[in-house]
Amino acid sequence: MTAATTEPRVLASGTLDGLSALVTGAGSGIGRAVTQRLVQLGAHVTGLGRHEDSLKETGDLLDGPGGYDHRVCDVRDTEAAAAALVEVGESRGLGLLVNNAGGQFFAKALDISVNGWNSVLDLNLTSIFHLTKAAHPYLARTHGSVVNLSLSGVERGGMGMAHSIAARAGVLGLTRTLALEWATDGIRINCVGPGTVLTHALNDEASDHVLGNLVHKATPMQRPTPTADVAELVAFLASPAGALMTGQLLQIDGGAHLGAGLHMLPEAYR
Ligand SMILES: CCC/C=C/C(=O)SCCNC(=O)CCNC(=O)[C@H](O)C(C)(C)COP(=O)([O-])OP(=O)([O-])OC[C@H]1O[C@@H](n2cnc3c(N)ncnc32)[C@H](O)[C@@H]1OP(=O)([O-])[O-]
Ligand SMILES: NC(=O)C1=CN([C@@H]2O[C@H](COP(=O)(O)OP(=O)(O)OC[C@H]3O[C@@H](n4cnc5c(N)ncnc54)[C@H](OP(=O)(O)O)[C@@H]3O)[C@@H](O)[C@H]2O)C=CC1
Repeated sequence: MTAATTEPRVLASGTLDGLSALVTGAGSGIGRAVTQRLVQLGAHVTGLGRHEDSLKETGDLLDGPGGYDHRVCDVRDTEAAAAALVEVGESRGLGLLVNNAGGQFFAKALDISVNGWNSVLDLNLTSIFHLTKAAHPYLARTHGSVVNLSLSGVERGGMGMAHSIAARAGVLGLTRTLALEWATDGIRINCVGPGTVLTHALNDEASDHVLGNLVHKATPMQRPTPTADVAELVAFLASPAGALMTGQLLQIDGGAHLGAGLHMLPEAYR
């Protein structure tokens, strides 16, 4: 078996026993994989998302010693999302917040309207600020941590993604700032930047040409990032092994941030 196909699960069972976590966007893709892995390692996860059916389906797929419940909520409704978090914090405490809900449409900057810009900024930046702020008192009690899902190559820009890259660069700045401001409260905060992850959402957005050809061309290691690899990294950051890691952007992308990158392939998104 090659390294490319080796199961990425390396953390010992029980590593996250007793951890209380909240994962946004837990009903699909990366959020679902993160939830599955946290529960396998012993955590209790509350999954947040807009659709009850997909959040329930995540619950049905779980196997492991941890627990799971869900709340239907739009993270762009910052008051409702904060209220859901406070409910979790008050009832069970909170040791981990995973800000995973996010996304964008692909369009050239000149084709993005004010409303289009605001939609993407609200989802990928503003909601994260408010939810993370609401988590502070609970994370301070547990010396917990935050993981923000970002993008590989966020520091260099990305064609067709002006709104999303600006939002994620904002999240990186926020991450580094809170890592400083909250370090003495014992709270850590990091970003994980996956390369291309072939989730349903991306399959719907990008053409077969992109997925079939350009991902390999743009990635030095010539393969996309599996959701399970992202999940293991998030779990690592939440575990005692990550206890001194804060303010980081960890890119898990087969070297995409070093290579040609989809950002340099204008034909990728149109
Ligand atoms: C390597 C890859 C890395 C990344 C991978 C992934 O993230 S995978 C995940 C990838 N998949 C996803 O992320 C899917 C999730 N994405 C979404 O849910 C939504 O796109 C949204 C949350 C970003 C906006 O939600 P919303 O309910 O607020 O949307 P709304 O319909 O109300 O429109 C608001 C404004 O946006 C405008 N507009 C919309 N489309 C386009 C376009 N193509 N062109 C131009 N403009 C567009 C629309 O016209 C309107 O402006 P207007 O006309 O009033 O001036
Ligand atoms: N796929 C990829 O190639 C990459 C993805 N990413 C990022 O990783 C994260 C997860 O992506 P991925 O799993 O691929 O995408 P998905 O679309 O599968 O997951 C996004 C999840 O967020 C939820 N969500 C979206 N908008 C909201 C909202 N307003 N309020 C609450 N929940 C919401 C969705 O559920 P629902 O619609 O039910 O609310 C969905 O479960 C995103 O931030 C994405 O941008 C980063 C790098 C690459």
